[in-house]
Amino acid sequence: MTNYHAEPLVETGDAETLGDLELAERHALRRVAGLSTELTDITEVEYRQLRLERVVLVGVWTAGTVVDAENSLTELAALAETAGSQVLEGLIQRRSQPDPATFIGRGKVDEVRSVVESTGADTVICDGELSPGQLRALEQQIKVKVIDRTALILDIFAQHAKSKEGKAQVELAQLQYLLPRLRGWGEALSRQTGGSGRGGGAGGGVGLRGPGETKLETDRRRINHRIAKLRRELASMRTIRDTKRATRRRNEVPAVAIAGYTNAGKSSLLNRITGAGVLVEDALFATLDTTTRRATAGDGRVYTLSDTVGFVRHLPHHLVEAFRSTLEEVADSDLVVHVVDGAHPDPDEQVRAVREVLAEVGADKLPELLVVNKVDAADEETLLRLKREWPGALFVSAQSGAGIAELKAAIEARLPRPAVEVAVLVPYDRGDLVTRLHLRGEVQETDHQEEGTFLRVRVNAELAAELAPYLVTESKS
Ligand SMILES: Nc1nc2c(ncn2[C@@H]2O[C@H](COP(=O)(O)OP(=O)(O)OP(=O)(O)O)[C@@H](O)[C@H]2O)c(=O)[nH]1
Ligand SMILES: [Mg+2]
Repeated sequence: MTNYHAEPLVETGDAETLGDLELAERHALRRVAGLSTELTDITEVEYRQLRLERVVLVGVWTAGTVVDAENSLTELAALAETAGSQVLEGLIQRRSQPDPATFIGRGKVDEVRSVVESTGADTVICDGELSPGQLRALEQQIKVKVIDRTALILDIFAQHAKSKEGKAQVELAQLQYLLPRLRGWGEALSRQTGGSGRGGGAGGGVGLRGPGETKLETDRRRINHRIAKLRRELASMRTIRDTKRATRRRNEVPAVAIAGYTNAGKSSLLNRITGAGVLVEDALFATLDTTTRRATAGDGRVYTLSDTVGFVRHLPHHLVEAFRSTLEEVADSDLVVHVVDGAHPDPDEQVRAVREVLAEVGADKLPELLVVNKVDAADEETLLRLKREWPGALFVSAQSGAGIAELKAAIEARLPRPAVEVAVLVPYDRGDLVTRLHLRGEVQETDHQEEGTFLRVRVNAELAAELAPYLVTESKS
């Protein structure tokens, strides 16, 4: 995927904010440099031309600096490419707020339309969540398909969902997004079928529906049924998940969740630490399903490490809701390893966005280990700044392996410690028990004596009960 380095838009510099701008400047529609997809080889071009949508991106810059505005549009471009589109042009308009009727200023709609015509685009993607009315108004005036950031993210999730649960979660979010937007769609459909009369119509009321019912109402009802069905299915899948989690809890295997912004390198880190072989891609939202792998600490204790769905700014609310059960796995872990891409233009913003979602699912109370990844690709100056900003963070590279040993040690040091310390003498025919003590307990001392293996070990209550027959008094050691 292309790396975007959007050139500064204006000469006035990075610190420029909306308040300083002249009115004329403010209403200008500016082109963001470097925002078109670079296809690297000809086979890619041939392959992609078959299926790519050709898109123009449109953003409204309301607050912050020009760099913030460009980062947001650059991310939208990356999202669009991930969805399989070719980005032709990126445009930003400065406004104090989006136009309630048309998102960008009414006067600018024609300009966008001419850019669409001259580039041959077939889709416009707006950087935000637009109202159904805004989308419809823009479509009518620009004459091509108009979608918003939310629909784009939903589309990527739909393309990437693999598990049954993941697919159901995405479909639920998509239908919930669609439902209030059905009006335009329904109108389009009834136009298509040439239907002018709307049968029982909205004012029809009880008893007048049925044969005269509009297409729109049938669609709406069908979608509501489907939503109810998906909710039921997800609820039962959730029960299975909860049972699994309860088993893990009973065994008191510590759980570590890797969370972070999309493309930060979460899967790469899981692979580095556990050799898991999880898909790694320079694409947004490569991972949607949680993968849990077993990891072994230096002292032989076992814990689980889970890779999770990545976060993004303005993650659609319906998606957070739909993925709640997946995200709650994070909330139920003992430690969150929060991965940040140190080579990203704005790591601070990534951290903010991730913490926002973590708080939404109740995972903000957990111990967090901040890990800045991709130090091999990040520039020195940024790294120095981040080290000052986050003195507790670890700096690693999943790619080169730098800092990984320290990361493992830091994770292990933060695993919850088993509660009870005991001294036992385990007979040699109970080798299985000794093995389990090494996996589940924290062995402090071990000595092969005549009658069996002596161990001083920290264990959970359940293991302690099992060890009762072998307890020895400390004087024996
Ligand atoms: N230079 C560099 N690239 C890295 C490093 N770690 C990961 N990457 C690259 O970053 C991209 C994303 O890596 P992933 O591990 O898929 O990231 P992720 O956080 O799992 O992403 P999603 O699942 O899409 O949210 C891939 O192209 C990796 O090769 C690193 O330490 N250095
Ligand atoms: Mg991943």
